[in-house]
Amino acid sequence: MFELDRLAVRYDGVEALAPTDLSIGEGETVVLLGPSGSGKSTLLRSLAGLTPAEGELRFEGKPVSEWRAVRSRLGYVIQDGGLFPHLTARGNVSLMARELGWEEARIAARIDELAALVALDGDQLDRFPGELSGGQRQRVALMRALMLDPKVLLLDEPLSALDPVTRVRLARELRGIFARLGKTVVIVTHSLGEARFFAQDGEASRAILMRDGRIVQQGAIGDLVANPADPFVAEFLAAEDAL
Ligand SMILES: Nc1ncnc2c1ncn2[C@@H]1O[C@H](COP(=O)(O)OP(=O)(O)OP(=O)(O)O)[C@@H](O)[C@H]1O
Repeated sequence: MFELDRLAVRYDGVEALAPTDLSIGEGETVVLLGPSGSGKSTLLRSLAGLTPAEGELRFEGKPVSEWRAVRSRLGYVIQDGGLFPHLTARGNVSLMARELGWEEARIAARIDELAALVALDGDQLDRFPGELSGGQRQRVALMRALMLDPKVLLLDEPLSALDPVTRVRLARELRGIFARLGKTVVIVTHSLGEARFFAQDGEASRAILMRDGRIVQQGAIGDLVANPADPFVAEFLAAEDAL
């Protein structure tokens, strides 16, 4: 589904993503792990075609320069939600569907379905992002990413601002959706527990551990824990497990 051929991102001399080869298959769940500043968000943004990068990036064989039609098939949740402040939650969620000419009844039905999924009510949906809590904004951002039922979901710490009960419930729902609908998912997380939950050892899931803009090790989470490639991987995974 995604093919990266020496894809690299550089900001003013800082190598945010070193030349990286990576292939992500349809229906796969990939969890990106690594310390702060290791390039996880940069890689995710690159997959969304939103970062000027060197090297090659293809989605279903198409180079990123020909992606106009691809964007609506990617659901992307950025770290702080990235909601438009001047639109209500409902306005944010429905923006793309309106642009694509969906009928109001279809939009309303889809919003009801997603609101039930993320446990937001009508009153909350009529508020502006600034009038919602961080966790509520995160759930609106998830609704927006799921609205068009995209084939691919790119999620940057989508559950980080949620209370534990909502987080577990939503994580279960999302994992069910990913599996049921065969979504391709790339998810950034700081939590090893979350990584384990989404990338349970199996053929269709993988964890990628990054450091200094490079992929240090990838594979099943169980393998990373059992056979760390170097002391950094062992230390990172142990530290993640300690809290
Ligand atoms: N727009 C930018 N301009 C300059 N440097 C940037 C920019 N975005 C990211 N960087 C740098 O690129 C590197 C990788 O950042 P990135 O956000 O990808 O890390 P991350 O692993 O997602 O971190 P975190 O877990 O803290 O979100 C960091 O050194 C960061 O400071």
